[in-house]
Amino acid sequence: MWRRVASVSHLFSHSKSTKFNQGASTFKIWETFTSESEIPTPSKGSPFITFVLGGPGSGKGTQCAKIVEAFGFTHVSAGDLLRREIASGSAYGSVILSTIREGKIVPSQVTVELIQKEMESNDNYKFLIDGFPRSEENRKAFEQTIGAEPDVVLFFDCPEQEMVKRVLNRNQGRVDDNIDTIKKRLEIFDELNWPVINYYSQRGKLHKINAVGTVDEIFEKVRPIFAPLSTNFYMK
Ligand SMILES: Nc1ncnc2c1ncn2[C@@H]1O[C@H](COP(=O)(O)OP(=O)(O)O)[C@@H](O)[C@H]1O
Ligand SMILES: O=c1ccn([C@@H]2O[C@H](COP(=O)(O)OP(=O)(O)O)[C@@H](O)[C@H]2O)c(=O)[nH]1
Ligand SMILES: [Mg+2]
Repeated sequence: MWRRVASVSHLFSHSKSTKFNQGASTFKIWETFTSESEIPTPSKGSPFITFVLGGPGSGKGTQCAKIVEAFGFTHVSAGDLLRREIASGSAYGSVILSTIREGKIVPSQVTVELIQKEMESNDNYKFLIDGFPRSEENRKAFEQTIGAEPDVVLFFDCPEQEMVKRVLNRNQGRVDDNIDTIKKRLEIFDELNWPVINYYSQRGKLHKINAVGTVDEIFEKVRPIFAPLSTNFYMK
């Protein structure tokens, strides 16, 4: 049913060598839960990419808005891009809609292309990729197509009961904010997202944040992770 949309890798290789040519600098980012970890130096031609992971309702979108405000990132929500694709009447809209309604994961090719277009159309070089990758297959597709790995990975760790409560109160008219879909999403999260979280943990990139508390309390745990960016003139 899914056709390859288009080959898009050539688009990004061009922009990488121009738009993201920001110079090099060295700084450290501190692991919120575990030990101090060093992030890669932003090198010539590389965007600064943060993946934002966590189950449905863990507060990814809410915290992304605060990070954007405080640190000048561009927020790229994979879910929002997919919902925009549905609303635009795209040929893939109906299949994306049924995939979201079933709580399943849209094929990587589609999501990666949408993320890539969004990054390319933005002059910023600091990106928060929210709600992606949701599976190892997503992760590998991003790395292969974009040719980059994340510099930082945030994981909002939230108990299931709290996530369900938040999603059922979200009130944004989303087709997947109902108890049946949430149950499926939580199962898929357990099965497919944990391997991604473990992968980045092993690579020393994961910043696990306890997502219980007020929005401001949680942001105070996020802030120190990005604080070095404000003092580094290359990254501001
Ligand atoms: N720390 C929090 N405490 C209580 N409710 C929250 C908190 N953070 C977010 N919310 C609310 O929970 C719902 C889900 O948050 P959202 O940011 O959309 O999560 P996600 O993007 O991870 O699904 C929203 O209605 C949001 O306002
Ligand atoms: O990379 C992604 C991101 C989202 N989705 C689909 O979009 C839904 C909503 O994702 P979103 O990130 O908006 O949900 P949240 O976790 O914020 O509640 C998911 O359940 C999936 O069906 C997907 O297939 N791939
Ligand atoms: Mg969200």
